[in-house]
Amino acid sequence: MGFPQVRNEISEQDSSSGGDADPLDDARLARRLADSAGRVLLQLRRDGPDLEPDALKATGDLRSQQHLAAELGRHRPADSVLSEEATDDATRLAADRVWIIDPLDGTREFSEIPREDWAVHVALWEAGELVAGAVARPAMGDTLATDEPPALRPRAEGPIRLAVSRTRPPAFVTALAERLDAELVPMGSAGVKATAVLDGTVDAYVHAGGQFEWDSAAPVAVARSAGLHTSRIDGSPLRYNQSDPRLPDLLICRPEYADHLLSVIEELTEGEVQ
Ligand SMILES: Nc1ncnc2c1ncn2[C@@H]1O[C@H](COP(=O)(O)O)[C@@H](OP(=O)(O)O)[C@H]1O
Ligand SMILES: [Mg+2]
Repeated sequence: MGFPQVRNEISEQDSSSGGDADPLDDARLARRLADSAGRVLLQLRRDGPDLEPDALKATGDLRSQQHLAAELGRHRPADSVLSEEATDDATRLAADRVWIIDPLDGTREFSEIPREDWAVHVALWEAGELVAGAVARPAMGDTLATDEPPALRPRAEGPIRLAVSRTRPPAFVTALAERLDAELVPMGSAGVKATAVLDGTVDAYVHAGGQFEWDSAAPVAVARSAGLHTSRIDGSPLRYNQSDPRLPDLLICRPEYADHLLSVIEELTEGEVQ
């Protein structure tokens, strides 16, 4: 598309052991990958503000995917990858370690300069569990990752606040808000909504109606590391590296709200949400 290529490789000082082992542990690598992909995306926004939104979305998805795939290939060549922007490789189902990545979450918001509610997700699943994760919020200038679990900040005063998709809010969340006397806070990106719970600006992120493993893996890893509740909206566990990567709903919330939210959601969704 005629943009200068940005050099954002993770430096050799960070990555090269000069020997066998890579000195970056998985969580630090996740942070650095999300950070560096975020820089690629910020540079693209600086270089291409005149691009049509669809071209900005497509180029952002592509550039970030290329960057993450190259860096994972360099640092963790033996690991599998499940990405929103790559063909699914079924060999991941027999792998012990699978990186689950969303190179650009909140793609729509990324294309709406100067919106800040978009993210890069990098998570590692190992032997049945999410073991590391990073959510970069490049336009906000930070990255939250499991190498240094973020503190759960005190909640803002006032009514319960629920983060919800600004473009695809699930119908039952409006009923949930009425029932709880809660305020809905629409924003883009699953990663931004999940980390808004950590920031204390909302109390919960509730979603239903469709999503994929890459939308929630890194946000859930980071949220768990800070002590948040994470589950499907029926309270069952979120499972990753499944043959079908659809993972259509989730609840991420401050732990003290989990039981109440789950019981009200159950009442409201009886027989409706699968
Ligand atoms: N009903 C649905 N079906 C499939 N994906 C959905 C969805 N609702 C939200 N998502 C995905 O979840 C992410 C956050 O969405 P939202 O900002 O609306 O909350 C987006 O990821 P991408 O931007 O990576 O595509 C979006 O595509
Ligand atoms: Mg996504």
